[in-house]
Amino acid sequence: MTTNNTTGTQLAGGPVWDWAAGHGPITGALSATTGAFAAATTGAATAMPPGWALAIGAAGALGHTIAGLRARNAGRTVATRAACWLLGAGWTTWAMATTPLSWTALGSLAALGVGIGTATHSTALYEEAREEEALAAAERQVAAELSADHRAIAAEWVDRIQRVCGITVRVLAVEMWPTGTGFSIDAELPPGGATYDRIAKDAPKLSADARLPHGCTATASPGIHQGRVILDVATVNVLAEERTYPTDYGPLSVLTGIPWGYRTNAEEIRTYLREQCALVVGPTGSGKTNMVHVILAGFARATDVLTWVIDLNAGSAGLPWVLPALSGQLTAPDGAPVRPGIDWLAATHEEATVMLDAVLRIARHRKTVYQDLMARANTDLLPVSPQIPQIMLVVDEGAEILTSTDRTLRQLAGKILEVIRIARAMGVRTVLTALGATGSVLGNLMIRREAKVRVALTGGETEGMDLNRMFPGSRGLRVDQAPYKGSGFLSTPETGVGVFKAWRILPDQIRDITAATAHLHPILDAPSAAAAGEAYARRWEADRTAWLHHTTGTGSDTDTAGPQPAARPGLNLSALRAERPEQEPDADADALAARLMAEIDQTFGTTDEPGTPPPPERQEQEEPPAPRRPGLNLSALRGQNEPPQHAPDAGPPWLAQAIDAIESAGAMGLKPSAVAELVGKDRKTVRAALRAAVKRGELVYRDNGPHSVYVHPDHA
Ligand SMILES: Nc1ncnc2c1ncn2[C@@H]1O[C@H](COP(=O)(O)OP(=O)(O)OP(=O)(O)O)[C@@H](O)[C@H]1O
Repeated sequence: MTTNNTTGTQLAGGPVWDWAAGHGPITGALSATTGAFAAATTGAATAMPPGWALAIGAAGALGHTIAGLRARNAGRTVATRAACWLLGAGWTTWAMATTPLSWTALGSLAALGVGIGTATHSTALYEEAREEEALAAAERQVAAELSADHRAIAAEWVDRIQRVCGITVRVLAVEMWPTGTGFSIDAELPPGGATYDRIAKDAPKLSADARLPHGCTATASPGIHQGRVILDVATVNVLAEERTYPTDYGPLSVLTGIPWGYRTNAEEIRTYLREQCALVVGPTGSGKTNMVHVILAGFARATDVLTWVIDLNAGSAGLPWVLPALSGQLTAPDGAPVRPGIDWLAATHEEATVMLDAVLRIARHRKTVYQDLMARANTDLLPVSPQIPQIMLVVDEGAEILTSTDRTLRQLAGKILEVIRIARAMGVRTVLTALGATGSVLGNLMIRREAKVRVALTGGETEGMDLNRMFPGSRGLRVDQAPYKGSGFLSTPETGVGVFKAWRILPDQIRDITAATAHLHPILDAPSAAAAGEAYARRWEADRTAWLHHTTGTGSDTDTAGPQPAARPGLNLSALRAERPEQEPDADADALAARLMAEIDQTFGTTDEPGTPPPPERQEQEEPPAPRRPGLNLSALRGQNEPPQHAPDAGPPWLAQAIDAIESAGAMGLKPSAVAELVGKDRKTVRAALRAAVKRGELVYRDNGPHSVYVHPDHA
């Protein structure tokens, strides 16, 4: 039985006719001659006008010419096919006009058939040769583009991949990295369904086979389509050398990624934290503190990120970002004080609790107040921007807080986990650090699920380095691939896991970055500031920053111990703390805060004009006298030059934030209602304070009826 089967497979019961298959030289000639004979006999019998056969032949010749040109057939192939049609049509026309059933007609038709068969055979051979020549030319072009060096590399790696992975690739290009630290190979995988991960999974073996130095890897990734592979081969160990944080402090965005370090090919790696949390693990001495500073540097550069830091280890992770600004050591190019590099620093359980409660209030409040905005933008993710910044909560040794059995720490842990759980869409994400990737850290589902940006700083430490647990699904990671301080493995959902190193960043550079990025920091959006309330507005006030006193160089012991080195900047606050008046329990909160604010500005402010002699009592304490002893400069928080001495009528403490916001609003200024919403006060109180600020020259009132605004003098 014969079965019509378009695939042409041979089924049981006999050979298969493939009606869809094209003609070969013999079947083509047979088809043409039998067709012409049938048309001629039928036409002659029915007295069809012979011109029709010629017209049909001409149409066939035209159709085949167009099809041949489209298929980019050679000119001679196209001409042969057209000629066959025309000859066939010419014979049919002649036979119809005379008689097809004569020996002359039949003999000439047979000769025509043989001619067509021979011509078709020769054009088929010609087309085949042309195709082979085109392939060979492409190969020659690839070879010509590969220089002698590149050809040697290509041959070596084709051979290596063959030996190690058992597949033969065809190298299309070799590109040397501009950094001179390695090269990339673009190769075609063999037919038969080989995928790039056949090579990727054998990367450590390839690295070993190529005798690459420690810290260098051969990493396979997908090419431009699934049949291609890119192999990045690092030949110089950039991880061994120390590289400082790049000095371009230009603006960044959480949406376009924040650089955290560089790969073995010296390319920077960006992390995308709009929706992801991060976990940074590093034992002591691995470079974890340095890494935290690199992370804070990136956030400081982001125009849509406010960084809130919790470090229960005396706030040390955040201090270099806060003290130089608050102690007045830094000034903007125009001489104005600068804002700290981070927006809030909590060093105690109490302050951390206040911060976390504020974050949770913000997340919940944003969910309701920004409903309309999200509906308009047709998104269920809060559109983060400089106007509505993302809050990045960085918790140093936060993973240890999460796993602590201490009752107070457990409360903090609960709040941190709640932030991770509820605040993704509302633009609050966390970066937690940990000393080790212990089971209790990674056993936490919330961390495993939300913290997909992961860093393991090894610094050569092998104890407790469970890389498989940190980077599940990855194979072949070994601590000895990244044995240097500040180096390790970094994985992001976008790039997968790979060896990396953080840039080195020292206090001087942190100060530079704080100064260079102060103008980039966003202001917390008014609804969030209102939800955070006084807890946020008063975060830098005296009672809340008292702990800074212990950290700034001169504790009480050293105060009484005699002379201090003149060059040691810091806040000599312990003595001043003793001078602080007792708080009246029922004092009005604003008045009390204002008094503390005035006190801290007066006592710790950058009140010393260069060359101004210190007050006699301080002079006594500070023999030999320090040339300049900068203190906590709260005017930095207002982003403007304050008079040297804080005037007693400098307004309520929230005024600093209000003036800051008004300055940021530029020439447009802010309406009193917007300021009231921002600082969480009623409009009457706000209006009174703003008017007083106008009288003091700190603001300008632009009267415009219902559109009246307050403008900063710089923009008036
Ligand atoms: N990216 C880096 N490049 C070069 N050296 C680094 C890098 N990071 C850290 N180091 C070196 O490692 C030392 C320890 O770094 P760091 O203080 O950041 O480690 P740590 O893990 O926080 O240690 P500890 O917890 O003991 O403070 C630094 O003094 C520095 O010499």
